Amino acid sequence: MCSVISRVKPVQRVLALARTRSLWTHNEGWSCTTTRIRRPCAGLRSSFEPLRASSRLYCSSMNQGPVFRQLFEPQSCTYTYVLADPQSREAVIIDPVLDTLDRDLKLIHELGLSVKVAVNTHCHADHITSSGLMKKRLVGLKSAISKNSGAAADIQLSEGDEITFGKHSLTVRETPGHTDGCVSLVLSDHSMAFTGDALLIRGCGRTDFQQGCATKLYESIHQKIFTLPDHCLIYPAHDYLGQTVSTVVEERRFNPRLSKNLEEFVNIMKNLNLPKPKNIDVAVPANLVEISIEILYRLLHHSFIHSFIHSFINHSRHSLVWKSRTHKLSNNNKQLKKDISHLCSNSISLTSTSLSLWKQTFYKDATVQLLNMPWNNTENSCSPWSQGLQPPWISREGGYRSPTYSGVESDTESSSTESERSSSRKLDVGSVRVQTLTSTLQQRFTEIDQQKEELQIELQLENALLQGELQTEKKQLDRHIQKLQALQQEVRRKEKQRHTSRQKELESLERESRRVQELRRSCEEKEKLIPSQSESRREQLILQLQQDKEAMELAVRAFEDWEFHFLEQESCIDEEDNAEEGEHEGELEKEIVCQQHVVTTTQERVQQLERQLKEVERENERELNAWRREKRELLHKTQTVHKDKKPFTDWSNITSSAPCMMSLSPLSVHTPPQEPCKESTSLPRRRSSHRSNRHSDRPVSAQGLVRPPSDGQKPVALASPISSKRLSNVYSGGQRPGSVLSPSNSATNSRAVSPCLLELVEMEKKLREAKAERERLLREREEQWLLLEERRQKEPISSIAETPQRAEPEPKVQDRSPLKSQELCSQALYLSPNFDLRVHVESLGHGVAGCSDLRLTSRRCAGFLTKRGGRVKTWKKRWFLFDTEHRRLAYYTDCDERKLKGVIYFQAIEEVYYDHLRTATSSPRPNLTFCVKTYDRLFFLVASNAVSMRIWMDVIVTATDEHCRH
Ligand SMILES: N[C@@H](CCC(=O)N[C@@H](CSS)C(=O)NCC(=O)O)C(=O)O
Repeated sequence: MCSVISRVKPVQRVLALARTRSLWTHNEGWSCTTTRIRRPCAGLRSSFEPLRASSRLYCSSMNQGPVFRQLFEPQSCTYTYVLADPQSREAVIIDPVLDTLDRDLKLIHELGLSVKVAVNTHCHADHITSSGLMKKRLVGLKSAISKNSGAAADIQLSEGDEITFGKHSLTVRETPGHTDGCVSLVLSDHSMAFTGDALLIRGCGRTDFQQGCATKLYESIHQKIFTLPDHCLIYPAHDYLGQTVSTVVEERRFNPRLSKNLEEFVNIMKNLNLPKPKNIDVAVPANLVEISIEILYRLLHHSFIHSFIHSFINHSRHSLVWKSRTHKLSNNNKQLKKDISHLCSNSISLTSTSLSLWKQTFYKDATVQLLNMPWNNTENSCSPWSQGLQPPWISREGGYRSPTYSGVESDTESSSTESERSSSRKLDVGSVRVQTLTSTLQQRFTEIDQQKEELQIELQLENALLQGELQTEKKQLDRHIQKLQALQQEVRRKEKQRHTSRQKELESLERESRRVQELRRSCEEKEKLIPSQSESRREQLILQLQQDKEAMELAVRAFEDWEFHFLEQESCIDEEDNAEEGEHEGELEKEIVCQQHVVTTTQERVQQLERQLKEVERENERELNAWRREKRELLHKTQTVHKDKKPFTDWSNITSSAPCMMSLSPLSVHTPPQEPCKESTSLPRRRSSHRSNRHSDRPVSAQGLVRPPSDGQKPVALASPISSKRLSNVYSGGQRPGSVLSPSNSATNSRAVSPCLLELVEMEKKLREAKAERERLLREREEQWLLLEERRQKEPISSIAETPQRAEPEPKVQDRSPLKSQELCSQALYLSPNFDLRVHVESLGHGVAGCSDLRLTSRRCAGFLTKRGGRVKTWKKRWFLFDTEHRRLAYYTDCDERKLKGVIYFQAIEEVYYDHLRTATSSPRPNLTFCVKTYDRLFFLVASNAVSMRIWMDVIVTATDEHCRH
C-alpha cells in the first residue's frame, strides 16, 4: 500500500520522501528498498559495479523491471524520474530540473547509466528544464517533448510513440488539458505511468494558463489514464504534500477532482484560484527554446543579455562553474542575433506576453548591464569581456578592475593596496577642480557611450526581432509553397492516372477493331472465291463462310458493345467528373488559388521585413558613425582642455603631466571626498541605473585622475597640498575660486580660447551653482548640529567619560600627513567636531558597555559581522570598521585591519533596516540579519547578538545623515 505523508513541511519533505520509499512495498512485483535486489542481474559487466554497489537504493521489479529512481526538487516540488534497463544500462530521464542538474548527473554516473532520452512531459511553467544543458554533459542524449508543446527538442513526440531503453519502453499517451503539449508516459507492461502535470496525486494540473482546458484534461485523464489497469502506479511531475506515488484505482476512486462528473470537475477547476507560478515568465520562454549551454554561453558572453541569463544561472545555482567558463568563449554577434531571433520567434509562437516580458527583460537588463560596462570599450562591437576582460561578476584575485569600478562596494570583496590608500590621501583641494572638469568630461564620454550602447541595443533588439519575425514568415512561406506544390502535384497525378487508363482501354479497343476488320476482310475474300470453285468445293466454302460470318458478327457485336460501353463510360466519367471529381477539383483549385494568394502575401511580408531589416542596419550604421564623430570631437576637446589647463596648476608633485582619460589605470584610487564643501568629485561609485537622479551629487569615480605610472614610479594622485596652495593663489589673482576655466582665465594666461572651453564654462557655471547650494545645505546642517550640541551640553550626560575602549589607539591605517588638520576640518563639516558616536549610541538607550562584541569609541565602531558576498552568495565573517573620520564603513579580513576587503562610503548608504521579510534566505541567523542599502547594492549583515545588531544599525544610520540632507 502506498504510504501517504500529508502536510509535511518543505524541509521535512525530502526526509519524508526517503522514509516513504523505504516503507513502501508493492505486491505486484516492485520491491521495496529493504528487499534490495532479489535477483542480481545476470550478465552485468564489471563496469556496472556502481549499480550493484548502490543496490541499497536499487529498486527493481521482480520480473525484469527497469531500475527506477524518483528524485525530488524542493523549490518547485518537481519529481524527476530515472528509468533504466539493468542489462544494457540504457536509461531515460523524465522531467529533469535545471536546479538539480548536478545531482542527477551524479546519480547517473554513479549508477553507470547511459541516458538516451531526456523527456519533458510538457513545457513547464514553474521551473526550467535541464534537458538542454544535460545534452552537453551526456554524450548521445536526445531531448524529447510533445510536438504540440511548441517547444524545441530533438524528438517531437506524438501519440503512440515509444521511447525504448534496452528491453523496456515507454509509450506516449497524449493527455492535453493542463497544456496542449502534455503527455503521459506508460511503461510497456502498464505497471507505471508518468503523468506529468495531467494527473497529480489526489489532484491534477491547473488549467488556467498555457492553453489549459478543464474539459480536455478531464477527457484525457479518463480516456488515457483511468483506462490503465487498476494497479498501474501513478508517478506525477509534482507533489506539494510529500506524496510520492498512487495507483489508477486510488485516483479513480479518491481523486477529489476527477472522481466527479465533467461539469463538477470544470467547476472545481474554475475555482482553484491558485497564484501564478513565480517563475513562469522566465521558465516558459526558457523551456520553449530548451535553453542550451551554447545559447547560455553566447548570451552570457554578450554584455546586454548577460544579466538576464545570469538570473538563469543564479536560479540554477551552477553559477560558479558557468561563470568561470564563460569568459573563455569568444563573442559571435551573428550567432547571437540568430540566438535572439530563435528565442524571440519561439516566444512569439507561444504568447505575446512572454515575448514582451522577454523584451522588457532584455532591454531592462541591457540597460543595467550597460551601466556596469567599462565605458572605454564600448566603441568596439565586441563584448569587452571577449577581449580578455572578465564580466564584473566573475571573481578575480586582484588585478583588473573595470575603469568604472570604484571600489565602493566590492561584489567579490576587492582588496585595496597600500599605494592606493596613500595616493588617495594625496588628493588635495587643487585637484578637485581639475577633477571636476575631467570627471565632467568623463561623464560626457560615459553618457555618449551609454547612449550609443542603448541605441545599439535597441537597434540590435529591433534587428533580432525583425529577423525572428522574418524567419517565422519565411518558414510559413515555405510551408505554404510546399502545400501549394503538393496540391498542384496531386491534380497533375490524378489527371495523368485518368489519362493512362483511358489510353490503355482505347488501345485495346483499337486492337479489337482491327481484329474485327480482319475477320470481315477474310469473309469478303472467301465470298469472292466461291464462284470460281467447283460445285463440291463451293458448298464446302459456303458452309465455312457462313460460320466465319457468324463469328465475325459475334465479334462485331462484342466490339460494338465494348465500344458503346467505353463511350458510355467516357460520357459517364465526364458526368461524374462534373459531379464528384469536379467538386473535388474545384476545391483543389480553390485551395490552390488561396495558397497562391497566401504565398504572395507572405512573400510581400518577407520583402517588407527584409527592407525593414536593411533600414535598421543602415540606421545602426548611421548612429554608430554619429557616435564615433561625437566621441572624436569630445576626445579632441579633452585634449584641448588638458593643454589649456596646464598653466593653472603647478603640479610639481606630479610625475606625469598627461591625465589618463582614456586608458585608465587599473590601479584605481578609492577616494573619499576630502572636503564636503567642495564638489564631491571623488565619491567612488559604480554606475548604476540610478544615474539619472544621482547625476549631480554622485559624479563618476575619480579614478580617471590617477596618473599612469611614469618611469617606474607608483601612481600618484593628481595634486598635493602645495599644489592646492598655488592653485588658490592663482584664483586669488582676480579669479573667483571655482571658475577654473573661463574665457577670462584663459585670457589672463594669454591663451587662445578653445571653442570647447565655452561649453566647459557653461558646465562650470552649473557646477558653481550646485556648489553654492551644497554649501548652503552644509551650513544649515552645521547650524543644526550646533543647536543639538548646545542642547546636549545643557543635559548632563553621565556616560560621557572616556571608557577604556574609547581610549584605544588610533587606527594604524593612515599615516598622519599634513592633510590631517585639513581632513579633520572637512570632517567637522560632515559630523560636528563635538559629535561623539559612543555618546550618541548610548543616548539612544543601547547598553554599549554590556556589549563586548563591539569596540565603540567617539569616532569609530568596530566589530565582527557576517557579510553575504555580492556575486558569490557566501557568508563570511568580516571585521567591520565604521570610521567617521574617513566617512566610510570598511571591512577587513580580520581585526588587525591589515587586509581591506571593501568599503562602503557613507554617501553611498541610503537605508539601514532589519531584514523583516527574510530576504536573505540563506542567512545563517535570519533573526540577526540586517540590511545596508546603498544606491546600487544591498548588503546583508549578520550580527552576533541582538544588542550588537541594534547598535550597529543605529551606528550605520548616522551615516545616512549626509545622504538624506543632500
Ligand atoms: N507555487 C508553485 C506553482 C504551483 C502550481 O501552480 N503548480 C501547477 C503545476 S506546475 S505549473 C499545478 O498545476 N498545480 C495544481 C494544483 O492543484 O496545485 C510555483 O510558484 O511555482
